[in-house]
Amino acid sequence: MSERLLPPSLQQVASCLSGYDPSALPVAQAQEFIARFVPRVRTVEKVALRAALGRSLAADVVSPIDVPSHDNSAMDGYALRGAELASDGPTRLRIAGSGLAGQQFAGAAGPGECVRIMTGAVMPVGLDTVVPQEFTALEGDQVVIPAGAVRTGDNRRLRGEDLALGQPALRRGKLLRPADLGMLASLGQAEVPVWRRLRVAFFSTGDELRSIGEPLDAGCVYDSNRYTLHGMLQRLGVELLDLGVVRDDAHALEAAFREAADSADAIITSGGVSVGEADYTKQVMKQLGEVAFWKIAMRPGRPMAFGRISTGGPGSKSAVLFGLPGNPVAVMVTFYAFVRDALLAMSGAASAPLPLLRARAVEAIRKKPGRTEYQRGVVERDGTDWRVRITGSQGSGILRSMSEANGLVVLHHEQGSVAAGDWVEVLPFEGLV
Ligand SMILES: Nc1nc2c(c(=O)[nH]1)N[C@H]1C(S)=C(S)[C@@H](COP(=O)(O)OP(=O)(O)OC[C@H]3O[C@@H](n4cnc5c(N)ncnc54)[C@H](O)[C@@H]3O)O[C@H]1N2
Ligand code: MOO
Repeated sequence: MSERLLPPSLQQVASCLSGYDPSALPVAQAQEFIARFVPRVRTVEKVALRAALGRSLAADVVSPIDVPSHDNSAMDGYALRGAELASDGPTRLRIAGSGLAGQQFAGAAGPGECVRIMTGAVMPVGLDTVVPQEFTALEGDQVVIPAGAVRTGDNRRLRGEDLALGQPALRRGKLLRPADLGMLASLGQAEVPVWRRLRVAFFSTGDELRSIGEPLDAGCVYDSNRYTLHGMLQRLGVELLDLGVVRDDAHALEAAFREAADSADAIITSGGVSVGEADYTKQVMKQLGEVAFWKIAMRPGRPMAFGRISTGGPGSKSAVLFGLPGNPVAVMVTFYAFVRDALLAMSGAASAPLPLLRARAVEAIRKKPGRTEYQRGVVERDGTDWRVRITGSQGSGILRSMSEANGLVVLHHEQGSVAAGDWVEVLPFEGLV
């Protein structure tokens, strides 16, 4: 893609990080490395408001109007002058007319008068307060308001109190959510400038993998990583290119990597990044680009490849590469620890770290300081607090532990073992997985 930025080289980025050790890289350092290395998309698209959901805003949106555009009532009731409210007894006001939502009372309310008003209707000139109708009694053409029912300025919404003309409504990089679509609609914006969608190619590697529909030969497993990756990527709102299962064969791998680099901004693979013998993946990755093989101080997800590969030849195109470990839980954990934020940054989204929940560990958890551990857990309400229990066996091939969980217990780099009842941090899956 001609628009792709020429990013810094792996060596340039590595030289900026102190104590960089690819054989025992702390999670935070790998995250920092990736954040510095990945390029951002630069093409802006104008899309219809509804199509902007989940996209990153490419320019600040400044409010072209006051919202609301006039002072209006927040209640169905009677608009009055606060200065006329008696403090020592009921106030009696004559009803001079009425105003409905979207309309303005055409007349004028004189001294001792009020106007029947509906929620959203424009405040009549000179009136500054609304008393809800349920606080009042009607006596002929008079409204009786008990002392203390309202104070001056109550139940009136001011012009521009949501957004004032010229005020920045949304900042560039905002990942647009339903509330943002509503806000843009309240400004009358039919179209929104967003960054183009990131294109992400992904495939699984390994001779032992079978696709759904194929017989499960002896010693084989069904390819599950492509399905979890598909789900996680789809939730990020990127454009997907599923390249299937690629055999442990140098030519097949090279063809898959070239195809991916030709059409995508980022490539995600699973498997073939450890020290196994049939690992042509590492060899082909090295051959096609600038790739670092990391051992990250984390569990699961220790081996990982990261870098950039190119199609080569004239007009060579390149893509960022995440070579995730093959174990199914390790794929998900490395995706959330590294890939998610990197793809969002590449998509033009402003950085927004995920919030962690504090919960009490139901049972003791063994943990070695010097690596980050992600355990699968179920967070439940515990009075006014939260508690978390681990979902059984934590092997990185046990996908069930992920499926049963509703969050990841994050045991930080320096942290040691946890006793039952200790506070731990949990990354909830809701909205994430
Ligand atoms: N001597 C060492 N052995 C291993 C190390 C190590 O440091 N030294 N690291 C272990 C860790 S940790 C992991 S994680 C794995 C990662 O290895 P690879 O990335 O090379 O992955 P594979 O060997 O291809 O597969 C590992 C495992 O996962 C299964 N798998 C792979 N792809 C899929 C898929 N798409 N769907 C379902 N299951 C998949 C595969 O069958 C293997 O069982 O290496 C350890 N070994
Ligand atoms: O990366 Mo591995 O996850 O610990 O099996």
